[in-house]
Amino acid sequence: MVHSQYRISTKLVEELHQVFGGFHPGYRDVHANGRYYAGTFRATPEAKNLSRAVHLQGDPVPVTVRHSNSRSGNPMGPATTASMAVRFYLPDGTTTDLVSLPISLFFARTPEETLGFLQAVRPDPATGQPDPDKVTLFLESRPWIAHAVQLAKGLSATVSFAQTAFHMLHAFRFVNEDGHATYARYHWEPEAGVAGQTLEELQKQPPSHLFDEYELRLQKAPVVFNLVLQLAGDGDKLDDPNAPWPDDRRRVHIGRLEITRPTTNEEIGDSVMMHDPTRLTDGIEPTDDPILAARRGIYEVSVAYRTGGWKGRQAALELGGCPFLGNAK
Ligand code: HEM
Repeated sequence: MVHSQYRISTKLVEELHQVFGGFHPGYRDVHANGRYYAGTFRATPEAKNLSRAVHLQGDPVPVTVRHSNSRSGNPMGPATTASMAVRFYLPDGTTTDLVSLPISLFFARTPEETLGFLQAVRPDPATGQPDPDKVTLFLESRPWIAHAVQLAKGLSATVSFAQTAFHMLHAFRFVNEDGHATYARYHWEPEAGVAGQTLEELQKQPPSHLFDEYELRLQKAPVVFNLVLQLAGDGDKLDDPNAPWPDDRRRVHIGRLEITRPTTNEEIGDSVMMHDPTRLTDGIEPTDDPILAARRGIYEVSVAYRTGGWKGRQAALELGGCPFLGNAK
């Protein structure tokens, strides 16, 4: 089981290198260009009705945020989108992470399907672009992926990280002090409201523009995001980040995040900062979502690559394979 999970993780990470034009040592395989910020999270009184998690009881909790400005693994590439990874520093010295994107549904239902999707959109070496026939054929036989791709294409490009809504996509099980469980999906809603622009407009600016704009804002006032839980209703799929839930599901405001200033890996004291959506704390549990379950392994492989561990893998492959890596190609 562990073997097969790591085999698919390695294949996914290496396919991302193909899709995004190679591996860039030292950088994440996706969302490579990022900066860190610091702030404070405070839960609303409603939060503790849903979960006994320590950071949802109302006391202020320090957080760090990593925003990135593109989906690619090329840290020098143009800005294309936005992401937001938040780490909460809990009173007992542990941490828990929320990792989010502007898309409202993930592209696939399983890691295997994600690999198939990445293989279908991998650029053709002759043209540098995905083969449109291959993409069409793939999407025609998988309308649920085509739907998520359509939704993602309909999203405007980012104007500001502070004016982007971010979604965690997976459902989690929230358990309160009485043991009562509620299934829900998280969303970060920007207090400044949501705004967008065309990709051409975004790319007229220098690649560092979204970070520079954010840091100018922070000099004037904190950037605020509200944390909202969308509660699952009857029949909503709990194990599928590709499955839409009806828009009218009840939403509960469970907290307010105030981001106040830039920070660095050095100040945080963690040079790796692997954000892991399954690093949870008592009162919040994972669902049986296979993408959620795979993410720790995928991110560990990415960390091995970006911190130099890939050299061991290359050496093992040159020697004819290694049992732990399962000869993944
Ligand atoms: C099978 C599906 C997925 C694959 C193959 C994948 C792959 C990756 C990889 C390789 C990284 C770099 C990790 C690191 O080096 O620290 C990463 C980061 C990230 N992923 Fe995923 N991911 C998947 C699903 C998701 C989903 C469902 C979301 C949205 C909720 C997401 C959001 C992010 C974000 C925001 C980051 C940047 C984290 C940071 O700033 O530290 N990913 N992903």
